[in-house]
Amino acid sequence: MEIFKYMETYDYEQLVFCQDKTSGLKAIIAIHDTTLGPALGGTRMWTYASEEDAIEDALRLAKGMTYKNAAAGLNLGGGKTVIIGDPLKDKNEEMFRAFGRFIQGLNGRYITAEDVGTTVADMDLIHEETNYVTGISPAFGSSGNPSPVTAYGVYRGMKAAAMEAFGSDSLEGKRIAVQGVGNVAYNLCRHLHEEGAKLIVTDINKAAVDRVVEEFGAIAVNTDEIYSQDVDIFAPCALGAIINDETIPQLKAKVVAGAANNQLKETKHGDQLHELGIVYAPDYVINAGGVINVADELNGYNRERAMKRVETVYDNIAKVMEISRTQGIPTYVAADRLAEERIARVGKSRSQFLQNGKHILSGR
Ligand SMILES: NC(=O)c1ccc[n+]([C@@H]2O[C@H](COP(=O)([O-])OP(=O)(O)OC[C@H]3O[C@@H](n4cnc5c(N)ncnc54)[C@H](O)[C@@H]3O)[C@@H](O)[C@H]2O)c1
Ligand SMILES: CC(C)C[C@H](N)C(=O)O
Repeated sequence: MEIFKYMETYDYEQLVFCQDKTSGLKAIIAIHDTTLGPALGGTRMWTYASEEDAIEDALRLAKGMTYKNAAAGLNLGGGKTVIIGDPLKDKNEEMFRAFGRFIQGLNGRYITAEDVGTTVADMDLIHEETNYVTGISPAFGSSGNPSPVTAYGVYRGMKAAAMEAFGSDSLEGKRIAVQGVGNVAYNLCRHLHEEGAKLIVTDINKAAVDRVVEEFGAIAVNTDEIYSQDVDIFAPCALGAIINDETIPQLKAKVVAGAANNQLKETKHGDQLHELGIVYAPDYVINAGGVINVADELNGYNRERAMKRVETVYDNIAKVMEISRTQGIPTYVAADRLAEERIARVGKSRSQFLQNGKHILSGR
């Protein structure tokens, strides 16, 4: 991988490699764009097949955060961290504290939070060393685990997508296939069950499947059977790149709307969904609830204010659908335009608001 060439092509600002021998920390912080403000994005801990895979994941996820934060109307740029390691075996206190010191060294250019493989307890350890971390324990006046809020945003966004596809945003009686029933999707299933949707679920973790079967009457299927279910909505809530050449021909759903980041393997797959008349709720617009919630901490967390803002996920999905419909473009293109236009518009005047060369949030 030619790193500088890649960074130049997609306009990345900074890539930071962090190593600490004592704790075994190997982390990569990717900062994509800070036009709108400091880069906010979670920390993923994962066992990558190669260092190149880890770098690529950090870069792709960081760019996603730039677009997510911009489209959500936040005054924040995009960044992400990956820690190379097994979240079940390789974590220790020193690791997250060492990582916290690396974040502190960036002096507010990057603020972290949870992502796949990291928890509130990990964020609390990072907080021992730096203030540039969100999603820490409510005991610190913070917002805690973002997953239930992400789930609520996905639920609201799914309703907006249903409105586009079915002419009504009611999910009562709708058949919904959910791929991965972890932290976000468990809570999503709860909202869907409460509204009277029929759930078909899969996960590689049997205990996670059993929980939603028992609590919400979901029907369990094998992992490779989830795409071809006879459903109204397919909700990807596990991995990225699952809308691809193999899965698209299997889909019977009229809507794709779920929490997973980077759902489209390539942009051509977004074009194909559009051509097939499948309504795709762009991932970074529909799953913005968590970042909207943790971002509120930067102003002193207020749950009511944060949840009010999470409600806008419905409006943002509806806006994307309208742009797609009126301009005849795929929804992922419409979402990118929304985000890019805001970055260009706000970016032009933003220098007026800098205080002593620093964004106001970096003084937190
Ligand atoms: N947690 C958040 O607030 C948040 C916010 C925005 C986006 N997301 C994205 O949403 C997705 C889910 O996040 P999460 O926090 O619920 O993660 P999680 O790890 O709690 O849940 C993911 C689930 O997917 C399952 N899974 C993994 N591979 C699978 C496969 N091949 N088939 C079926 N199931 C599989 C896992 O066993 C797990 O239960 C991720 O892509 C994440 O990046 C999460
Ligand atoms: C800031 C976090 C809540 C980020 C979250 N993991 C996301 O992908 O949006």
